Amino acid sequence: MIAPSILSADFSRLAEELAAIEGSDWVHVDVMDAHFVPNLTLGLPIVESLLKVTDIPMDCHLMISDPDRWAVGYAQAGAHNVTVHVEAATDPVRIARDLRAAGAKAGLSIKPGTPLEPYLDILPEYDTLLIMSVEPGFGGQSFIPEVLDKVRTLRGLIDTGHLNLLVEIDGGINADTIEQAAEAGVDCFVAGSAVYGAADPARAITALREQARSANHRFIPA
Ligand SMILES: O=C(CO)[C@@H](O)[C@H](O)COP(=O)(O)O
Repeated sequence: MIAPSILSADFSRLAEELAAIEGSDWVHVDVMDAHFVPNLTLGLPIVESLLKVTDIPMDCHLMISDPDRWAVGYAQAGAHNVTVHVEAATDPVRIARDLRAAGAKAGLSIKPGTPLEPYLDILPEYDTLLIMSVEPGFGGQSFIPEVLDKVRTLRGLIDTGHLNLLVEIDGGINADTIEQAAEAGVDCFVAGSAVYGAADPARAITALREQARSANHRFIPA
């Protein structure tokens, strides 16, 4: 699955930018608060407007402080998957249950330097685990390959039936990096500049999807 990140889109024409990725598996919406991360993007009112102009399942990545307060609103608005950061959440189990009760998939994200092991016990509460492969905050950064160890750990737990969730990766995913991420066991690839920086975003999505598919036969189609 490919999830283009609208962080790399033209914010003055977001409806058209969504139309340009029609056929994408998900659209990744980066919500940043200039507090949890040093950048400011958009919030719930804009997400509500975007949900009216696209049928692409929306993957809202909340890079915000106090997700315990704000996350469920994105689920109630109709987001398909709502992801909170484990570093910001006070009660991640409660958040996951609230998200699922509101009809969304529950996503948890971890920054590159955050270990996975302390959170393995709560992962059954979640549908997706978003491994950050750059420091959250900005598009166009270089991929951090060391995070693939976390992907391999997760893939091992999933393949042996100990966990059941979708492994997503975000940051620096492009034609040069997607195959190593796919080989490690990623299911869903967030790509910002590799899609919106391309002359033809739809073709870029197709090309990335094919690369991931050929690198990993377990790759899950939409
Ligand atoms: O969440 C983030 C950054 O914090 C990402 O979604 C980036 O926006 C991905 O952009 P590229 O690294 O693919 O350009």
